[in-house]
Amino acid sequence: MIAHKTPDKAFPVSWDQFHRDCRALSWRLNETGPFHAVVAITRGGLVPAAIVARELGVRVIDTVCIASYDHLHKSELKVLKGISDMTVKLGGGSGRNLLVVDDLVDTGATARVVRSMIPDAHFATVYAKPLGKPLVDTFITEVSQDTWIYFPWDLDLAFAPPLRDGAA
Ligand SMILES: O=P(O)(O)OC[C@H]1O[C@H](OP(=O)(O)OP(=O)(O)O)[C@H](O)[C@@H]1O
Ligand code: HPA
Ligand SMILES: [Mg+2]
Repeated sequence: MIAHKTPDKAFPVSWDQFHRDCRALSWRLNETGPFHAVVAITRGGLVPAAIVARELGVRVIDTVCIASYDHLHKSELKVLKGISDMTVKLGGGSGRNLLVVDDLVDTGATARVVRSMIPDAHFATVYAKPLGKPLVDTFITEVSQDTWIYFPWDLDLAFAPPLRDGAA
């Protein structure tokens, strides 16, 4: 397990907000494509990839399966499944006209590994933190490095105590 400072700030994202941000990302990507295929970085990239592919009319969707975080804790990065040969061929071997989608870039470690597989692919994320930002071609919202983004699929409705009872 790699030592990891617990982020100071929380940025919870609702389904509505996430859908809006994915649509905004699609608008931007529509000026960049067309793309032959979308490659989703699982698991977080699956949801934005579905929305972006729907908006851009792309029907070939592949996955690259990478795991590195166990909730807030970063561990060694593991590639569990690579990009399929058929998709790599569609991208001319280097990833040209392929669109890689992930929910966010944090340290950039995941993006770096995928870039090394298909260096000419267009890399898009919904959110970006400063350390990973240089590795992304298109993103929508930047948050500070000490912020943890909570995605709607990791959240549940819960009671929020009133401010005067000590809620932050
Ligand atoms: O820029 P990095 O520091 O590499 O972090 C970003 C990656 O971390 C998260 O995935 P995670 O490995 O937690 O797996 P998950 O998508 O299955 O939640 C997130 O979805 C990105 O893929
Ligand atoms: N939120 C959720 N998953 C993550 C984050 C984050 O801020 N950073 C790396 N994986
Ligand atoms: Mg991920």
